[in-house]
Amino acid sequence: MSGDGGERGTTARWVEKHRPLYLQATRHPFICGIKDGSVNISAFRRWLAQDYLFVREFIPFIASLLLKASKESDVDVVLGGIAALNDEISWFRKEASKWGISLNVVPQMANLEYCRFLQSLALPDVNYSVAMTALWAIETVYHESFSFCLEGGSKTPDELMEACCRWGNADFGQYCRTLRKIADRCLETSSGDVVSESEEIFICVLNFENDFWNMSLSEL
Ligand SMILES: Cc1ncc(CN)c(N)n1
Repeated sequence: MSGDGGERGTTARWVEKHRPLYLQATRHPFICGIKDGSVNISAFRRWLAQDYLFVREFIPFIASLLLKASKESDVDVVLGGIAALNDEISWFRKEASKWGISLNVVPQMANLEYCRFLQSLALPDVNYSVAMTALWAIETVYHESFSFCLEGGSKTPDELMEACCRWGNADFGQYCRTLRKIADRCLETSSGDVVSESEEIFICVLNFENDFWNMSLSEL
């Protein structure tokens, strides 16, 4: 898996240490259902509308990272992430109209709680290493999940391929590896308290992502 490949930084050690949670988030039944073609399309529709709301909350979080980034190269990477989100929002609107889905939906509890978590991470006093760890983890779970649906032998339905390619493609994988390198570099020089807090945040992200997939599978 690309999430733990390459040189062994702190984040790779955490992926190893929390492997069951990591797999729960990246090999969720919702994703496995897309990969083997058994996914219930109403679950996909629910996910699409809810994820649009999530992505809208994700923008201020990334913007907060832009304010905290001091290295020019980090600023460029985060700016690239913001530009990609602009594209992502347009994609959700286009996809929703293709499927005849209203994006004017009520956020479900798992989504609300995840968005609240994002808002708390966007506060000015949240350490850059902690917030960068969160960004890496959030994006990596999507890349690991959707790239799994593109692997050889997958029976991913044609109409879901666009969604899988959006986060499963090689460029997005490269973006995730760049985020991982930044997070690892920051963590190397962080205090023990900040490293512990970042690990907690990584675990929180894995749990929130799992809850988000569960929400997509649940009828209400
Ligand atoms: C819940 C969730 N997690 C991550 C991503 C990827 N930006 C997303 N769109 N939605």
